[in-house]
Amino acid sequence: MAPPTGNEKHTPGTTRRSLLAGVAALGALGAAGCTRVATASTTAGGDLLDRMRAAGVVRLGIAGEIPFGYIDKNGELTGEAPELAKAIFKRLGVDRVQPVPTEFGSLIPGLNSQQFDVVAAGMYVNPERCEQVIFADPDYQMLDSFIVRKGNPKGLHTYQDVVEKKAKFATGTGYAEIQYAVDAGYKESDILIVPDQVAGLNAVEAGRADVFAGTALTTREVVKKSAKAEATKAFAPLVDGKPHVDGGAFAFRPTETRLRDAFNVELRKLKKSGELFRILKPFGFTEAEMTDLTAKELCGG
Ligand SMILES: CC1=N[C@H](C(=O)O)[C@@H](O)CN1
Repeated sequence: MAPPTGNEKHTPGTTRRSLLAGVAALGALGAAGCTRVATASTTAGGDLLDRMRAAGVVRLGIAGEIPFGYIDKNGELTGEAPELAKAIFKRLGVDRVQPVPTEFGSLIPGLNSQQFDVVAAGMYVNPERCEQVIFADPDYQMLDSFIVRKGNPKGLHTYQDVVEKKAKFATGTGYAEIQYAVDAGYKESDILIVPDQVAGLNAVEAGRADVFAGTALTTREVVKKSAKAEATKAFAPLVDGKPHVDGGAFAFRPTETRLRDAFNVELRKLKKSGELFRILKPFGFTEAEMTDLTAKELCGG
């Protein structure tokens, strides 16, 4: 199995530190993945969708993030993106989905080095990422929120608060939230980068960080495990000085336009029939988080 090439573009907002850690983690996971049976990517030649149909399986890059994509208590793959993948790929003639877990910061390098076929992690579409992958249209829209200690002793509600109150800021490897903090004036090298939301919760509980930033849904879910921490009210980060609503979507290698377009056709049908919301609702999504945003507009035109 091909390791990351090392020449993947550095995503602004993805620290070199976190990218390297992510690639190392991916290498370890990839080694385990090499024992798997032949998949679409290991079967030579042809179009990826045809190869996945022949192999009967699509490999999903996931980041162990509840509720976006994770392995549950019974060892089963689930979450917003995997359940949506099951529905869409079945309609495309690919019956099985296979998880490839990695850190969030390794999803794009892993996709582009053939470790999996698509990113199924609810990844936000933004211009930096659109230079490295192609996205389906978003299947949901989302605001951010913070994990803080109970009672929010430092009064942190926005990225501007974090900067003004000189709070210790943490977020996940490769997260879009890195850039939101930097845009608000937080020094990138001062950010505590952790592997995921559980490590973020631990850092806040232990006082290594005052705040961990993530999606409003992620933070709300993970604090359920905590007596010491809470999630703040969801808010829109500022992008170019204006409140910004994010949209999360599946990502594909830049060459896979046929697969992405076929995926979009089925996604649109699920949106229209209301089936998309039925799939996402059990994971805590609200009707207000359904969206008409397009990848094109979030990529910047
Ligand atoms: C689902 C998700 N979205 C954000 C991102 O895309 O960077 C991060 O918060 C990590 N998790």
